[in-house]
Amino acid sequence: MKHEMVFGLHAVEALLNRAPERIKELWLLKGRDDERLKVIAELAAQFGVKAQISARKVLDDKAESSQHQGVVARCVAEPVKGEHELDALLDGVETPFLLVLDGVTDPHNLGACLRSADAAGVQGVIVPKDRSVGLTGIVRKVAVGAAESVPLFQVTNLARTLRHLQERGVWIVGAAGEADHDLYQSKLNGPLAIAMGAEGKGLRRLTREVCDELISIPMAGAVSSLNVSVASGICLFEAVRQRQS
Ligand SMILES: C[S@@+](CC[C@H](N)C(=O)[O-])C[C@H]1O[C@@H](n2cnc3c(N)ncnc32)[C@H](O)[C@@H]1O
Repeated sequence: MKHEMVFGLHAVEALLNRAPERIKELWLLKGRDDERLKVIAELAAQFGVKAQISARKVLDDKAESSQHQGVVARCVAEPVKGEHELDALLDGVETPFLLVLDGVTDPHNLGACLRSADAAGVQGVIVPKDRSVGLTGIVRKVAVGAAESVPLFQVTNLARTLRHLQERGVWIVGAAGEADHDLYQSKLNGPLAIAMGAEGKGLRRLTREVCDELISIPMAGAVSSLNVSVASGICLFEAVRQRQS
């Protein structure tokens, strides 16, 4: 059975609340008098998860990072979700609202995108299996629990998945700085997938070609592009605004 490390206060708390049975070992930092750690210790006790109170070095080693905020859990890895699980999700939602990340490789960016996706009410995030970061400990930490609440679908062929979404009535909007059409002119209130490009290269040619529409976020200053997680947040919340009105 594959295991993975989850660390950070929000990420471990979310895991305890959603799937405590996945946690096999839990380490809490010795000597840290912190309300949030107490909440985690209480939740762990409630679910019968035994916490080990350990020195910082132990937690640093377990997490392979010092960014654990005093809590690290070793848990059973969830099976990777792919095309089948995405179809099952689509069967169960009335108006799909999805985020597509075409090759985001920085774990901080994926974590921040998941966080925004959760806040916007996105039902799933789709990434290509290759050339993308997966759900690492840092991703989960940065996502502050959203990696536990928003399903991530890792697909073999992104363009094919997008075409499949179109067949199921989903409108694909690609975000690209050079598009002439701007975000605020776009109609985002139906079944929707917003596709964002990778940090360096943006949307790949094939992905761009499949999109029903390309939109840009108007830029007033000297820089030519936004960070992908910032751009995702802007696009998602414009869609939220339109979907509510
Ligand atoms: C850091 S940018 C990539 C910049 C890259 N050089 C390019 O040509 O797209 C990462 C992604 O964020 C989104 N993005 C960033 N700024 C944007 C803007 N002004 N309008 C639309 N999308 C933007 C796009 O999806 C882009 O692919």
